[in-house]
Amino acid sequence: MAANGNGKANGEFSFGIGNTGIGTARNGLSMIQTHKKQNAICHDDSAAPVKAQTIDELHSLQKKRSAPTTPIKAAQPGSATLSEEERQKQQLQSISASLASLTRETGPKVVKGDPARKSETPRLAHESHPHFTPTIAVSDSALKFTHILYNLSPAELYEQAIKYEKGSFITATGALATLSGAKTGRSPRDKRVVRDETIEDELWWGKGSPNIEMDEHTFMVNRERAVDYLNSLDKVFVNDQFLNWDPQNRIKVRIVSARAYHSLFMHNMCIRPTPEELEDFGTPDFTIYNAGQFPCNRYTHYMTSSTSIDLNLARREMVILGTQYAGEMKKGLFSVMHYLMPKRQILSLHSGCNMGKNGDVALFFGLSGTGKTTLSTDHNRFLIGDDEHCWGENGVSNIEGGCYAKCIDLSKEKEPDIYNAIKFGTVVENVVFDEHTREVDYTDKSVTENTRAAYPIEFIPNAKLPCVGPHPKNVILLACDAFGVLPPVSKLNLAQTMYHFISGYTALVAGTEDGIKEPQATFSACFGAAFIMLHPTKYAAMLAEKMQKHGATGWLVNTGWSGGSYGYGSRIKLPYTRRIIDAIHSGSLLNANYKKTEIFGLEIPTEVEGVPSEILDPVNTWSDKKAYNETLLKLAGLFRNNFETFTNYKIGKDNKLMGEIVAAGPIF
Ligand SMILES: Nc1ncnc2c1ncn2[C@@H]1O[C@H](COP(=O)(O)OP(=O)(O)OP(=O)(O)O)[C@@H](O)[C@H]1O
Ligand SMILES: O=C([O-])CC(=O)C(=O)O
Ligand SMILES: [Ca+2]
Ligand SMILES: [Mn+2]
Repeated sequence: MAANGNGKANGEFSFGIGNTGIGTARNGLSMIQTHKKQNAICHDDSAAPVKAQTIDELHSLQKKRSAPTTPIKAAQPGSATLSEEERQKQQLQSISASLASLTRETGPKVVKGDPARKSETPRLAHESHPHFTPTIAVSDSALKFTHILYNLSPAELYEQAIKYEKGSFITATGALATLSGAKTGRSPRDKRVVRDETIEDELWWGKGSPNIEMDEHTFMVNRERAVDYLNSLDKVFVNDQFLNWDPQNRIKVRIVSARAYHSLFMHNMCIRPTPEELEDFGTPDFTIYNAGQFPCNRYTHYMTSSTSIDLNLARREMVILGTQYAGEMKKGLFSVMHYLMPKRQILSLHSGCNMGKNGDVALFFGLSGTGKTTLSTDHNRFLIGDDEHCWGENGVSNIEGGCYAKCIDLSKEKEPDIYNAIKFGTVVENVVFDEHTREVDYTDKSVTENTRAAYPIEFIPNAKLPCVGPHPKNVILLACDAFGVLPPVSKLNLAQTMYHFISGYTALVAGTEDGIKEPQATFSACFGAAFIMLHPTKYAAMLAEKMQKHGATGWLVNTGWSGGSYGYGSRIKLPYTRRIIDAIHSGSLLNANYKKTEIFGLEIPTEVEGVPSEILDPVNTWSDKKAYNETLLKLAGLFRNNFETFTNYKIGKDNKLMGEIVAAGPIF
């Protein structure tokens, strides 16, 4: 291949060095001689001459031929290995099938590469895709090509974003700053799940459930809308990646999206295949069609807004319309895992996870903003993952390949590892930065309070790769209690752990879920009701069984208010919470002295190293004891009301455990 027109491969071409002053042009004509005097003023030619004769040639020197999809294994003649051409063809056929309309016969005509690169403009449909029978196009859309930008690298995605997506900028530390558009959090009320005979009895429906039904036909209407939208574009991004670091339970996912931002986000958040793994990728197990810029049609049945996030488990597909918030893809796939994994006796968890030097693993459960990412990212421990895990026969595995940290009020001093992870390759969403220096102001909430950074897990220096670990020793339930009445830490017995796991209490403080701006008490079963697919007691039963079998200890940690409710007291200082977590990890807290609280019956330690003892019992921090008691009773009442719906369910074989769990709640 004569990339630079001199018959040699890139990078090898050079002019002769011993310059005689007489050059020979490539076409053989002698060049005009420009005799240079020794002491001429012009020093322009003091540097080595550029190894190109034209601007185009110069530019062609800049990039070496290689793509993330370049085969590593050379095809052996006569062997079973596919030729590069054959493999690329299969890959395009697979993507073409993903994007196909299910009602029309023509199109899409997918072709690899950036439409801006002229050399890759396709000639004729049947030429580049022999599997398409040339037909007379019946619609204009059938005449056009859709270019596929397949598993681009972060650098390529930066360029795409900056060139074509308004609101994309490079920050002072090299991160890609983007805006997620009108939605700056998830839209749980716009999630729909196809209800068909096969899954009808398996899934959790009705009160408290995140699964709002839709029918197959409506799903297909939205799917067609998304696919048509994507095919109407000049180019779409396709990511083929994995979920779950447990090799035996790895899921292949394909994400088709219209924005470089979405592609880079998923590049960071899912597990990145090696070039060899990509070669053998084949057909994905699950596909997302993200047409987030385009709304759903409100005349469509089941649609109550312009946003719709539709899950079809039978088809193994998800469609996103009307929201560009990238977290929908991440959490949509998490929902899928909450369906697929329990079928294999693997528990899926909305938790962070880290491991000490001695192999002691801790899980950090908690709703959004309670500290999973902040506390699992611990300089003294190995990070397995910050948000989504599986607990199976052999231990724990991270589902994802990246972390998604809150950025509001982020500081280098308090959260150095997260702060330093915001560099080239990281996507920062909805942050505000200085127009000139591009320094991010992490305190600025002008766009949203739910500012976020998505980075590959290896950006954390002590990430545990591969992201798997042994069975957990500690199960830490995080709650950000805006009422300020839960103790900073309590030790839980198994029934209490289950009670608080099923309750899933916190007080949301930021707008991760679109619409919530003020703090309010929230109960979300399994600390992730928005993502679970089966009834909460199914997950709870698995957790109880695993904790019992592996002797894990449960803890309740309040990362929220102390000294009064929101507005009066203040949030517990992060360094104190970190000391508490340290004491859990080290085992020292297990052997501390405890006393039992009233109403909630929680065991609270009298001392924790590095933490003022008086804050350990919240009653001490309230100046108004009457207000404390009233608030405590109010919260207990909320817990009791919330738990009513669960009391009629069995956990495990008989009603015994559920009886114990109910008794482990507040008594008043
Ligand atoms: N005492 C504390 N403990 C933990 N986090 C605290 C504390 N005080 C303040 N914070 C802040 O609370 C936020 C916790 O957010 P974090 O990203 O860890 O949430 P998360 O549980 O991972 O939620 P999500 O599931 O939405 O990602 C961080 O911004 C952190 O700086
Ligand atoms: O999904 C999101 O947008 C952020 C997150 O981790 C959560 O809400 O649990
Ligand atoms: Ca997080
Ligand atoms: Mn989360």
